[in-house]
Amino acid sequence: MNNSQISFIGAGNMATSLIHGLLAKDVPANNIHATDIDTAKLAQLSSDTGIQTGSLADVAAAADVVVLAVKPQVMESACESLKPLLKSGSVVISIAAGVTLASLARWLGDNQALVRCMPNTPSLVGCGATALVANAECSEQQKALSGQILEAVGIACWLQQENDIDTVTALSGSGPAYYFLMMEAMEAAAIKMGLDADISRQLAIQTAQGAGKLAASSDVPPAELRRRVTSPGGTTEQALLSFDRDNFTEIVEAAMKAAQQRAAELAGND
Ligand SMILES: NC(=O)C1=CN([C@@H]2O[C@H](COP(=O)(O)OP(=O)(O)OC[C@H]3O[C@@H](n4cnc5c(N)ncnc54)[C@H](O)[C@@H]3O)[C@@H](O)[C@H]2O)C=CC1
Ligand SMILES: O=C(O)[C@@H]1CCC=N1
Repeated sequence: MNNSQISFIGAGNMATSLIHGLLAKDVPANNIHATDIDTAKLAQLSSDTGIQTGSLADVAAAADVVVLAVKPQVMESACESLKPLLKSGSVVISIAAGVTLASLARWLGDNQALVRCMPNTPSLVGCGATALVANAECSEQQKALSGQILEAVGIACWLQQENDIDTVTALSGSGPAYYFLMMEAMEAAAIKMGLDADISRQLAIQTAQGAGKLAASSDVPPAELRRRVTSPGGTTEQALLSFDRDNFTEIVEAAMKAAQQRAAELAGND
């Protein structure tokens, strides 16, 4: 991976998370390129990171791997501009929600090696969660390289079926926002109950981090870790009974189905 040139088309939130994550894993800044129609954003990224920035033609010409990191709604026009500039033998990785391999092949050419993936913003701190799927044009070497790039910033799982990526989008792609919402709600409730605002935020965030680390490092499932917090007749039990009365599980399922449905709608808009 460290000998490959990686170019990002679109330098927004998700691309920036991936770029910082790659730099933290010692991918040389000289091997990372980015372009964006927002030149101020691009200049800021260049000064923050030292990566190479330039026009679409500059970054496409350099690339062994092109990461398409624009919004789904502008993907078609970005691909049309990119197509004549792609270096032979390059692989294109799309991170866009709801943009299918079939649409990408229609816009970039049937012979183009393509990977579709769904990363998430914790890639910024090396804790990303990504699922990937490749088309038949993608060689084993190109698949391995794509996997290495995403593994550098977290975990990466290959999917058997492309359709599953909409579920992944609802789970881990959008998922960080659900945990942030939980932190916000816990912080707000503690403040309402009279706790100092700074202390409320610190404790809410540290608790989320602690629960995540414990779940990731434990050989028992989250349900068992939950049981270990819940003393019979104690405080947690009352909180969990309250969640249950308010249909917490169903609320989460409905929210994830709404995200999955939106991913499918975006695919329909291709
Ligand atoms: N934000 C997230 O948590 C995640 C986002 N994604 C996907 O990543 C993609 C980007 O999302 P964000 O980074 O959140 O959006 P963003 O809006 O922060 O970034 C998109 C960037 O693309 C630029 N852009 C627009 N048209 C362009 C063009 N023709 N050429 C070059 N640059 C262009 C915009 O100026 C902007 O900086 C989306 O397709 C989204 O589905 C995937 C996983 C997680
Ligand atoms: O909200 C979105 O559409 C993107 C895809 C997953 C996370 N952010």
